Amino acid sequence: MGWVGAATVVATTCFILYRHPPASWFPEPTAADRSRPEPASEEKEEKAAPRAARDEEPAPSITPESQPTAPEDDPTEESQTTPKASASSIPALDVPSFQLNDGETDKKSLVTQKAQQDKTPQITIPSPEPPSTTPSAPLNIMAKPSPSPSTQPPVAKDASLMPPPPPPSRLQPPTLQKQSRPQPQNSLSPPAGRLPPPRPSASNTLSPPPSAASSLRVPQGSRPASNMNSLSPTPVTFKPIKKASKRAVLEPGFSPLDWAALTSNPNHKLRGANLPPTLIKVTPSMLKSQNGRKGSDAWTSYQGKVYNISPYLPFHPGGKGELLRGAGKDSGKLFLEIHPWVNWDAILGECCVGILVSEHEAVETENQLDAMD
Ligand code: HEM
Repeated sequence: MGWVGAATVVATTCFILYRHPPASWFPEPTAADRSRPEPASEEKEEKAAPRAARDEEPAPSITPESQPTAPEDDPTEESQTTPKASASSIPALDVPSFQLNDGETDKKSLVTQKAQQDKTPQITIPSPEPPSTTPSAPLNIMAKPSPSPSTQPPVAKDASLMPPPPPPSRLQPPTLQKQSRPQPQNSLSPPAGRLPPPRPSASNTLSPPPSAASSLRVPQGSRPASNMNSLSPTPVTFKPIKKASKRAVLEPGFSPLDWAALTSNPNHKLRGANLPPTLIKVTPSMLKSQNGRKGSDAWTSYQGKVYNISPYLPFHPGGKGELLRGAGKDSGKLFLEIHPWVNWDAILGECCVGILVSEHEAVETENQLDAMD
């Protein structure tokens, strides 16, 4: 039993000492210890902590890592040192990804964490970085091309870089154009001289309601002629009316074919009664007397020849009255004004009476005939 009692006493003392160790057993918990355990903890953390843990760590920032590391290294007094080590280690993890991505932009973190960055080349951080850089690289690329309108976040990140400004310049102009629209309206004179001319076109292209108006305007460009046509129809209607009015209705048996059949027979004496078979000389006085009045035949002259138009009066498509307008005088002017395409001689060849001569010529011929007798 003595052995048992001694064992229990030893056990209890050991347990008590384990539970409540004397302060003398931990003589150096001061700054020296603090500095020493930090690098050890950092190295352990870097080696032990996987990439996933790194990705998770940056968000919680410094405090969360210090707590888990502290119990592992030293459960008691090192809790104060651990937060510092964890704080330094966390940015170290974030830094490598930022360095490869933006390089210049993350100089802040580089300055604060130079020591940790020196460690990064040893670690295989560059390999994890490429995936992280891929998202950041497109950001830079997008900032350079800039034509994409949704580059505002990258532009803000790359504000230090020059390429971003050009895109905002393009993006801003539309906003300025929109602003410029109200401006010229408000202040018509000064801005309208410069901006309005080029920009209204772009604004028109963008604005849907103007497009509808433009759609209506385009036909208008072609419709002025239609408007002109709207005025023209009246004259168009006049022409057929004139033709209808001028055109005479011929009685049965007085068609052009009937006239052709009549002229084909020489026995009809279309030149007139009491006339020699040969052509005669017609003086203007004689022509004037043959005007179709008082039972006389109507004569008319055309290109120096005299024709008896009396037989043709019922066959004239323009009517008797129109044809009689040239009776007893020259009809050349009226004939050519109305229907110059008509072949006069082909229609009235058999109606030719003689040739038109002057009064003196007729007198001289008579004197010559008298002298011969
Ligand atoms: C005083 C002289 C004459 C006058 C004022 C006159 C007037 C007219 C008029 C108004 C018409 C209707 C035109 C139309 O429908 O578009 C007409 C048609 C016609 N006249 Fe005369 N005319 C004259 C002499 C003559 C003579 C001498 C001949 C025969 C040689 C002639 C043969 C015709 C013919 C064939 C037509 C029908 C033309 C067609 O249908 O296209 N006219 N004339």
